Amino acid sequence: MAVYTDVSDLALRDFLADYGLGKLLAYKGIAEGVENSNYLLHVEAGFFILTLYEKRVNADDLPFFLGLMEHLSARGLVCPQPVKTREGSLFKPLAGRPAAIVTFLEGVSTRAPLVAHCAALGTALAELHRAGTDFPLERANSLSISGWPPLLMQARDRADSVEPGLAAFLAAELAALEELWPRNLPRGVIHADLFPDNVLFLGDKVSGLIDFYFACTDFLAYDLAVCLNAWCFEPDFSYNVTKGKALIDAYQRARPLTPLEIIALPILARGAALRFTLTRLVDWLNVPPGALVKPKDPREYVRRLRFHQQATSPGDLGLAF
Ligand SMILES: Nc1ncnc2c1ncn2[C@@H]1O[C@H](COP(=O)(O)OP(=O)(O)O)[C@@H](O)[C@H]1O
Ligand SMILES: N[C@@H](CCOP(=O)(O)O)C(=O)O
Repeated sequence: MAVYTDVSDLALRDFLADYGLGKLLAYKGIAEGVENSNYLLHVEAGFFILTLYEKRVNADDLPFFLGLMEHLSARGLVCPQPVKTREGSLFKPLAGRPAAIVTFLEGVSTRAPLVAHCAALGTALAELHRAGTDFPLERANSLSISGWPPLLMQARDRADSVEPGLAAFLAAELAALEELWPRNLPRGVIHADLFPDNVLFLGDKVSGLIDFYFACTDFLAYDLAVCLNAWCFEPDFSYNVTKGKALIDAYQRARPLTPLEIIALPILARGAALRFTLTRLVDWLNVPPGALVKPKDPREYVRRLRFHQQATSPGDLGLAF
């Protein structure tokens, strides 16, 4: 359960007094998620999500994240809508954290995506990229290649306790990717964490995208690479090329990749695997005392990284070219 910060009913009632949502009827911590503290709120106006932003979210970035959700919603993408206070603020402090209320979306995330889910995701991702083209704010990706060495530094001394030889393996990967990382690809707003737990479905149809708190301005094809890693590997860590092809083909029907993006995709997928290995490793080694959270296993991403060292052709990922 991801609840790092406890919220008392007294503090919550006081917080809610600035919103026009009526009286608090019930609230409870949400079991899923690892980054922030989330509560389901039941107030007279209905159901909402209360998020308290934890260590990886800088309050200066909240206008980007919350403004992006407003922007995407206005362009027809189903994502949470931030609720403003009576004075028009998108967020304010609660229990020592910046906190915001967003609308509750219906739908269920899938733990075992099928080919049809991957195809639906590909369409939704391309729609997100298209809807983001005229978003006026920019935010650098703090977890792209220049953000990886500090993560490795934090984890290096204890990495081998997770898997023997891991520290040296990750240092070598980092050095290789610094050489290979592309420089000039189409850029725009990306979600950067569109894992299955952040996509809600009703049947085979996407009913909403959530959790925009890693969103940033970066290579659009990097977002596709993140999704291929998160959606197209089987529990035995084999890559399912049929799922990869379904995801990529659906994406390309709405936003065709450029030749440079196609060539770069295997390296982007390798980099995306390193990024999630590193953040998971840091979190695995540093669970805050008292936090109700189940950290994610970094070894799942080490396995993906090893796959991408071998899978160097776009065709290995399901891309026809
Ligand atoms: N707007 C929303 N509508 C419905 N459920 C949501 C919404 N936002 C979050 N949730 C629920 O809360 C969980 C954790 O949210 P998430 O934003 O992924 O947290 P974290 O940033 O900590 O990873 C989600 O998996 C989902 O079950
Ligand atoms: N998706 C990341 C962790 C971030 O968790 P989320 O609940 O915000 O998606 C991972 O799997 O490492």
